[in-house]
Amino acid sequence: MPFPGLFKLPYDRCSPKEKKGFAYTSLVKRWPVVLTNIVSAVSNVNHELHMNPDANSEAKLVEGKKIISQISQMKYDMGHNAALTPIENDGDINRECYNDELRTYPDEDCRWGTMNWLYAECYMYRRLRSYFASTVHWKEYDPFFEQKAETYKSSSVAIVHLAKAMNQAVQETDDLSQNYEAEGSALEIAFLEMIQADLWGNATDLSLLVDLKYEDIQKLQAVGSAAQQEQAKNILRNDLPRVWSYLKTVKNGRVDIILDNAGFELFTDLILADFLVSCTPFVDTVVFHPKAIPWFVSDVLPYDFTWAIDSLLDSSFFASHASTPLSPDDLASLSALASRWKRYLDSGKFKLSVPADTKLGKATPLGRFWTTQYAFQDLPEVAPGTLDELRKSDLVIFKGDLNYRKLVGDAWWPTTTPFEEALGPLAGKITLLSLRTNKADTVVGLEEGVAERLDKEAPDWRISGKYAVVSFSERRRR
Ligand SMILES: O=P(O)(O)OC[C@H]1O[C@](O)(CO)[C@@H](O)[C@@H]1O
Repeated sequence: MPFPGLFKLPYDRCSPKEKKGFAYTSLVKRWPVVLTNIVSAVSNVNHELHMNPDANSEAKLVEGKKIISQISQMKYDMGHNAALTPIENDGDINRECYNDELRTYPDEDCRWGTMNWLYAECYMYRRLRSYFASTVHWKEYDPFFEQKAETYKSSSVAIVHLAKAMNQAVQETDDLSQNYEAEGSALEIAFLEMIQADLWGNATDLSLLVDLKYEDIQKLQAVGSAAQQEQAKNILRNDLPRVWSYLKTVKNGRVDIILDNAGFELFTDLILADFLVSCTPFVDTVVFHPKAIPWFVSDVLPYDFTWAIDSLLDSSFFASHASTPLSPDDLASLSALASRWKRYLDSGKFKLSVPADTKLGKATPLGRFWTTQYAFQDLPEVAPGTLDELRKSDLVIFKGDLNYRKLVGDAWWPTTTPFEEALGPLAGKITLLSLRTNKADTVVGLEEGVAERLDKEAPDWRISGKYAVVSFSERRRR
C-alpha cells in the first residue's frame, strides 16, 4: 500500500452489503440507470454519425460501439456481483491509486455487492472514463453534458430572480454594509440568505429564493431571527452563525469552493462568490475547484464553468425552455451579472484552480485529488500539495453530498459524533465549511435524539435531499 498512514476509521464504511442502506439502492437501482443513460447518449451520437457521415465517422462509430459494449458489460457485472478489476492504462490521471487500493482487498470484499460504497462509486466513474479515454475520437466527450445543460436551461426563472437580487445588492452595497458588525445587521441577514440559497442549490430546491433588496432585508430584520429560523428548519445542524462570526474577522481574504454540480448549483455558487466579493469587506478572491473527469453525472468540469457564464450572455440560451420568454429586462440583468463575473475572472477576483482549457483526465496536480477515491481525512497523507494550497485560503467551502461523504469517510458514525472528530487528520488543518443536503446515510454532528425523532417522522431523512447539515470547522493555528 503506497500510503501506509491512511486514517483508520473506527466504524465501517457504508456498503451494499447492508440491504437497507442507500448503497444497496444505488447498486441495484441508481447505477444501472446512470449506465443506461450513457449508453443511450453514445447511441444517439452514433446514430447522428450514421445519418450525417464525415471523414472520421466510421472510426468513431466503431469506437462508440465498443464503448457501449464495455458499459453494458459493466452493468452486467454489477448485476452479477462480479469482482472489480484493475483499470487499464488509458493515459489519464488517477489510475494507479484505484488499482493500488483494489489490490489491498481480499477477494470477497472487492465485488460490486461487497466493496465499500465510496470506493465502488468513485471507481465506477473512473472506469467509465477509461472507456472514453482509451479512444481516439471520444477522449473529450462528456456523456453527461446534455443532462447538465438541460437542467441549467430549465432553471431560468430562478436564475433571473437571483441575478436581479444580486445586481440589486451590488447597487446597494453601501446601505447593506452599514454597521455590518452589529448583531442582526443587514449584511448578516443578506449573507445568511445567500448562503442558504447556495446550500439548497445543491438540492436544486428553487423554493428558497432570496430577495436582496435593502428594503426587503430591512423587513426581514424586523421579523428578526424567526424568519431565518423558519427558512432554516430543515437544517439539522446549522453552524452558519459561527461562520458569520468567523468571516467578520477576515479582511480581503480568499475563499475556495470545492464545487459539486454544474448548472443551477454552480450558478448559486457563483452568486455566493459574487456576494462575498462585491458586497462584503471580507473576501477579495474566490477560487473554484472543478473535477478532472465526468463525475457523479453532473459535477462541474472546467468546460462547464466557462460555459455556464458564457451562456448567460447568449440571449437565445434559455429560449427553448422558458415557459414565458425572458424579457429585455431579464436579459439585461443576466448580461450585467455575467459581464461582472467575466471581469472578476479577468482581474483574478474569481479563479478556476486549473486552466479553463484543461483536457479531460489531464488536470494539473491541483486538479487531481477530487476524482480519486480517497476520503478527505486522507488529504494530508495523499495530497500534501493540495492541502498546502488550501491552507492559503481563509475558508474552504465543500459543496454537496459526495464531498460531505468524503469529509467523514462515508462511515456509519453515531449521528452525535462531533464533526471535528469525524474529520480525522484533516481537523484543524484548514478552516472549512460543508454545505450539504442529505443524500446518503452517513451523518454526524447532530444533537442527541434528532436522528431517532426523524427516523419516526420522516424515515427517508438521510437520503431525500430535503434535510441538510451545515458544518464548520476552524483551523488551529499553532
Ligand atoms: O451531487 P451530490 O450532492 O454530491 O450528490 C451525489 C450523490 O449521488 C449519490 O452518490 C447517489 O449515487 C449520493 O448519494 C451522492 O453522494
